[in-house]
Amino acid sequence: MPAKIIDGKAIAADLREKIAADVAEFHASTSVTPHLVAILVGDDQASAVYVRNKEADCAKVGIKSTLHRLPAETTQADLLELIQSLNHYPDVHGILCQLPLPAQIDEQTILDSIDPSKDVDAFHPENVGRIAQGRPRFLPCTPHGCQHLLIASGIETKGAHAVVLGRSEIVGKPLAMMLMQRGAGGDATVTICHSRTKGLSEITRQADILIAAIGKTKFVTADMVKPGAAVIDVGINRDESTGKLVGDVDYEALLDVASAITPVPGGVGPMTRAMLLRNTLTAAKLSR
Ligand SMILES: Nc1nc(=O)c2c([nH]1)NC[C@@H]1CN(c3ccc(C(=O)N[C@@H](CCC(=O)O)C(=O)O)cc3)C=[N+]21
Repeated sequence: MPAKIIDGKAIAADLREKIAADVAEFHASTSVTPHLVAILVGDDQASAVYVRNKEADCAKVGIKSTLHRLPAETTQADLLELIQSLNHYPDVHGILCQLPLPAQIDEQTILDSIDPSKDVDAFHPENVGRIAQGRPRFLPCTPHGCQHLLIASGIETKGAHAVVLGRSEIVGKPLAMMLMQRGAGGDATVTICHSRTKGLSEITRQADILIAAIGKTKFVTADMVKPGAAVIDVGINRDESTGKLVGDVDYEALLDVASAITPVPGGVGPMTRAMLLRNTLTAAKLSR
């Protein structure tokens, strides 16, 4: 039987409907409109993709959004100054600084400077620490989107062996923590693999749930996947010959092996954006 295709676009649309209702309810009782500020420095392509859709998403659910576009040669001091002013501005609830940043700017310094209660990416060390301890304030958008796709698709994580390919601070590491956590979308047995892992395909073949977040086109081939496994593809790569977005897995080949799989585009990407909306509402609530 061919794999069930997990429709991230539809699941994200459902989520946005719920968020829109929650935003309306929050506004009715407080008169506050949640406000997200995004900062884009330079012209990285992946970030541009993200920003293009994000403003429309905010409008759909009644969230105010502002975009600060800064030139590629912006200094770290100037960026820090902008973030400081946004931190202090009570009308701003969420702050997102698009990664990657130009080479003259130290990303960690910037992420550390965002007020943790406005950190809708959940990249600040205080928020990462809270996730690690199982008492999150915000969940990081992409891992939360992956977890929600599993829950919405009825894929049982409890007791399952989840193998996470990739150890990034943005996806792999926090997602592994979240899948391990007690409760819905958690209770999995988690293995994290990365570029130095020996015998990679022996490990990935044990996965009931395989999450690919390595940023390499078609890295996961059919022989690396156990028949019947659920596959979540976090990759957003640009195919050089066709210019199309492609994931980290050999999607066509895996259709005959996996029980469920996310497409790219239309899988994890829309979920990331929906979770950002939810975090912005959470940030607005925290400000009260
Ligand atoms: N501080 C920060 N936080 C981020 O979350 C962040 C970031 N920086 N920098 C860039 C990456 C990339 N990213 C994407 C999210 C959604 C789609 C997305 O919606 N993709 C659509 C396709 C869009 C299209 O058609 O081009 C999809 O997969 O269906 C893409 C890329 C968030 N990022």
